[in-house]
Amino acid sequence: AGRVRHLKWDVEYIFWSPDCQENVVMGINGQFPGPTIRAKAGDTLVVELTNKLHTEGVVIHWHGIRQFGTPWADGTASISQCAINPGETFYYRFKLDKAGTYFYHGHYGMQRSAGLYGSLIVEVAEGEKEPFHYDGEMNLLLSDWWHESVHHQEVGLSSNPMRWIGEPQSLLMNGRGQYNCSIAAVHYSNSSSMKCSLRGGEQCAPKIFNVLPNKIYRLRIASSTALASLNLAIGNHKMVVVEADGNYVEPFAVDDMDIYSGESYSVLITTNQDPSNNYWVSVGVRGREPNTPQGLTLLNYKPNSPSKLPASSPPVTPRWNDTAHSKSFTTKILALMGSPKPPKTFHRRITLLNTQNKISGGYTKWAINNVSLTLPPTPYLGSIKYGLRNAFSHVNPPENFPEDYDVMKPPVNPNTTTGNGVYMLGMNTTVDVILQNANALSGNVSEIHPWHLHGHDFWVLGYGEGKFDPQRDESKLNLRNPPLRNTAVIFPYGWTALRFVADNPGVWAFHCHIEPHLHMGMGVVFAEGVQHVNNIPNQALACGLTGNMFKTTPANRTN
Ligand SMILES: O=C1O[C@H]([C@@H](O)CO)C(O)=C1O
Repeated sequence: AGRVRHLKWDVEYIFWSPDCQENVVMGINGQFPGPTIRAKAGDTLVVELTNKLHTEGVVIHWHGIRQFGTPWADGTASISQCAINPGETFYYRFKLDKAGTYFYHGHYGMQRSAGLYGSLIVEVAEGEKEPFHYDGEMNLLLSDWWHESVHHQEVGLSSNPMRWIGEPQSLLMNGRGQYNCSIAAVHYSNSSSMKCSLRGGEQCAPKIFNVLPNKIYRLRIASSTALASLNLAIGNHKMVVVEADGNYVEPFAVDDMDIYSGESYSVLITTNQDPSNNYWVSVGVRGREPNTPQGLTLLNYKPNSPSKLPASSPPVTPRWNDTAHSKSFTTKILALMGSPKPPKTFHRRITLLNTQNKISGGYTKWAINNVSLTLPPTPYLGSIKYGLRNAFSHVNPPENFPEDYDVMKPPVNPNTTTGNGVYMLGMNTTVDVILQNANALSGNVSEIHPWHLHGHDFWVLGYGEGKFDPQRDESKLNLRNPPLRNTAVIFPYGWTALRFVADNPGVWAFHCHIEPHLHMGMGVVFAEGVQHVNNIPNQALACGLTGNMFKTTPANRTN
């Protein structure tokens, strides 16, 4: 049995300069990013979270933690709980059942974009060993940053015509970026920006990775970006990928790797290069036409000075639309031998068409099988458990999309509807999901969407081009060593096939992890075995129709 780790957190807006420009940022205990949690598998985490925001609710999602037996602690507003009101304290209490690299973040409105996130690292249980060796470890939490407030961003996205948020001003590494200067400037001819005049104490000064020569380091990486797909490279060093989303993978070496929002990885780095030099660590934008400078920091070989710049210019990020490069990386990710295998067959297949749409004469939305998700005021966990039928739509959301839909063209009829129906899954059934990408509203545009599932890991059975065709594609799915993950990307004009077992009583979001896309409706809701869920704290449900339920006579109170 593990330890109980008790954390006391206050969430509040703070002045902070993530990229050397001062902004209002969501901080935890006065810092940005939030504190790094380190615990061991088997530990119970108790986070006593006080909302110190003056006029907004808040929740925190523990990304990648499956919440077996505690679905009320998943931290999804309107799904697992009511938003915590200003001044109130909520106790998240849940078990960290699996070692891995995770992170946590806000899951109400666009609070993740506002800076509400941090790292969550679960080491193997006492006495257990990782299936690889390393001498030291480092942590890299990736994010992207806008100067416009999330309120401004939300109003823009919700307006008619929509005002798109555009590309981020900066990429942040461990919450640090440089907006109008570069640490690589001056020394290298291809750099056009000004040299940063950082003295070292600034909030935006890069966090430098200190290493010793001839050692093996584990670099833990997680991406909390609001929008950007990233490519990470370390000058002159190979990275050996060993973990993805808290699951071990068959090790493979790469020079650079793509990381989508919601994903996490561990890579091993051997510091076997010329020890008199330091080396670049760089991240650049992939998948969207970039308008954001590379994020940079240094791998500092001790005892070199950290201000000694590398001998050559920073690694060049692969061209943003080199999708073949992305696919070649992603399809190398396979489960480590001995990992759990998927069931051989499925009970139900749900095909989810991803389209960009219009609603009510001009508002831009994203829709799944032509339904754009809008969350109800009563959390599903309570409304399903207590059978409050007026809390959400009981029309079953569609299992598929019309046969004649052309995924290579903009929608013929772009009009969509909003909805809040739930895919009710049979307890312990095997569910296949085909995520089907399509053309957006403009011709010749199909975007990347990283989809994240709450409460489960899924097996990624395969990726393909065009429209998924069961006759042609089913036999090609990988049932031998598919990776277990909680986030998987759909490539432009492609499909991704997932399989999971609905073995976790609760209500679980499944959505595009791009924050503005979720805001625009790009998600669905799954539920299974909700009647088996017990001990939901009243506070989790003290709003909407479940809130009314608790306002009856004291004798009727449930606990
Ligand atoms: O949702 C989106 O909207 C814009 C664009 O399609 C319209 O401005 C964009 O790039 C998105 O990802």
